[in-house]
Amino acid sequence: MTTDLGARRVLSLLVSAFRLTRAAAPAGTPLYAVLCLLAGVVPLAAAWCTKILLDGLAAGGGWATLVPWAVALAVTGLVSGLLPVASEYLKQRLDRAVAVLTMDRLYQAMGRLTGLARMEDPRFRDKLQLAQQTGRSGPGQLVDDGLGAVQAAVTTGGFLATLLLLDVGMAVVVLLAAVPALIAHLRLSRARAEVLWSITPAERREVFYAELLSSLDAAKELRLLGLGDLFRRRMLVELTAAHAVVEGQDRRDARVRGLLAGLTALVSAAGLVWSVWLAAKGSLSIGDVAMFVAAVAGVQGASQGLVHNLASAHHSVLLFHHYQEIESQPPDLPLAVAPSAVPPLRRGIELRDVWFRYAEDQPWVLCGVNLTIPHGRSLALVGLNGAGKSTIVKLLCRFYDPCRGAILWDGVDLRSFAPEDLRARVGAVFQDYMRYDLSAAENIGLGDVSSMDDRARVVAAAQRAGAHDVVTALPRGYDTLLSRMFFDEADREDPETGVLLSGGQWQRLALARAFLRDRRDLMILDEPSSGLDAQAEHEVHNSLRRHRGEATSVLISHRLGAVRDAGVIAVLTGGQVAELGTHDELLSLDGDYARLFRLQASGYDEVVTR
Ligand SMILES: Nc1ncnc2c1ncn2[C@@H]1O[C@H](COP(=O)(O)OP(=O)(O)OP(=O)(O)O)[C@@H](O)[C@H]1O
Repeated sequence: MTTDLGARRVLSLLVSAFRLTRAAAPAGTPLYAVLCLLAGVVPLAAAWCTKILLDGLAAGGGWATLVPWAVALAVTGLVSGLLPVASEYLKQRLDRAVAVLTMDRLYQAMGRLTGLARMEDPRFRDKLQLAQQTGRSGPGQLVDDGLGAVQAAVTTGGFLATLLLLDVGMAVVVLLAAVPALIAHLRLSRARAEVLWSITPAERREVFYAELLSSLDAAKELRLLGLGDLFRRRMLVELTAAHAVVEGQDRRDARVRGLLAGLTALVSAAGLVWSVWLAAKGSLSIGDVAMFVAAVAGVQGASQGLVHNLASAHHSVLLFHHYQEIESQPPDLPLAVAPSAVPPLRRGIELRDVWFRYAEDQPWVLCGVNLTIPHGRSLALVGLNGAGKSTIVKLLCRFYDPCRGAILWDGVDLRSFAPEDLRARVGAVFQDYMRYDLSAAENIGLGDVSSMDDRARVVAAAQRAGAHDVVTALPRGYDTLLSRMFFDEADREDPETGVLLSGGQWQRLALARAFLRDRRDLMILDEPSSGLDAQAEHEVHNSLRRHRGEATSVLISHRLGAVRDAGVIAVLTGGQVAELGTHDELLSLDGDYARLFRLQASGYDEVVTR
């Protein structure tokens, strides 16, 4: 990550932020810009009114000539009082509109990621996190900073032009007081931005340890292994390391700012004495002196505002840059220009010489897999941990494309389909299935959103997965919230609001979710019964056997007893299909499958015969 984007990129980001804000609030954005410009002009108008009024008074001007200027001064006072209120209100509205649009665009962009590879890239995840954090307010903040800088520039430019009209020397004095301070502050803000970037890794690690210490998932291990002290110490090391770097920058800031404040006060005082001397000589009027005092204060205030806006814009630009990168990213899988419709599966799915690895610097997981999943039959994938079984499942869902070779759906390469069309024909239970903090019915209904409200289908799916009894025993049956999160204050005190399920009970719900989708052409079950008790596992596999008659399915299980009825069993070893056949064929082959099956069976035999 860098703090240097180049002037062109910064400019294009500023323009994009303005466009985005304009799109979010077509009327509010120009109105806000006008208010900002007005806020830049008002101090100038007030100073001019004061000068004319004082000069008029000094010259003994009459009531009729002075009153309009007094009224004008009063109006500038009123406007400068009301402007911040109106601007703030408008700004808040603008921010809300921008937040809705940016979040919508960000998550639409995320929706265009149809694969998994980019989601797994740590650099992408870093950017995504920053984009999520700043997407809501980033563009609005950038526009605000830009307009603030314009406002400050208008005030400064106006005062300088006025002084030039009155006395060139005074204009030079005011410039002398402001410019070095402006340059120094800009340098300081740049240095601060660099310091803040340099400590982000430490801050991330600190947040990681802090989250670990308060994580429910980690709580058991942390307590049992006594890791709390270790992680707390590590968190504090990161925190103090980041603080030490910031402290150094704070000291540099304080030194330079102190010096500049002294210098500015000195130049202003000298200028004031000089202008009073000129007024005493008669070269300047009282109004000119008042204008000078207002100009010094105005330019100093505006240049400080300018520094603040530029520093903040610098920071906002960097963050908006990440948002833009995520928002404008291309799809992560090559998409067919004219995707073919996915026909109902008739013959089967063929993996033809499929090679795959997760990244170029990682080892091959699949090295030329040839395998057919015939239509209407079940294929079981068997192999040791890390053999590549789940990887095949992910390729079948087209979360990745093979590096070499192809996967064919009735002879058509999966790459010629739109991923969402393909997935509409697939149902799956993944090894790392989701547990949604939603009701039991919704946890099942998500399997087929169009049937989510069809309670009869939801119940039937739950019955097939052995989840019906679990759900009906819950305080509110299918409408019980499966979470300890509360959604509103009324829920907080209600002990029946949320319920936590056991691992196996959650797995039954995940299965039910997949069963709701069983009208699909391919059903994938990756370790669907790993967390189930023996009784439930037996029932689930009976149910699977009964229902898979006409369905094409892929089943992964380490419990070989559960796969023995599969139409065909493939044993994966060394990234290839080492053995293929029915249970009986593989037993008579006497290879790895037979060895593993006997090993598992002997475990049970020993217990039974003991
Ligand atoms: N997202 C990933 N990025 C990089 N490597 C991965 C990723 N997922 C899996 N792998 C690697 O690919 C190999 C195969 O993993 P896979 O999950 O397919 O094995 P598996 O046969 O399903 O194992 P298990 O029986 O333990 O579930 C492993 O070496 C694993 O480390």
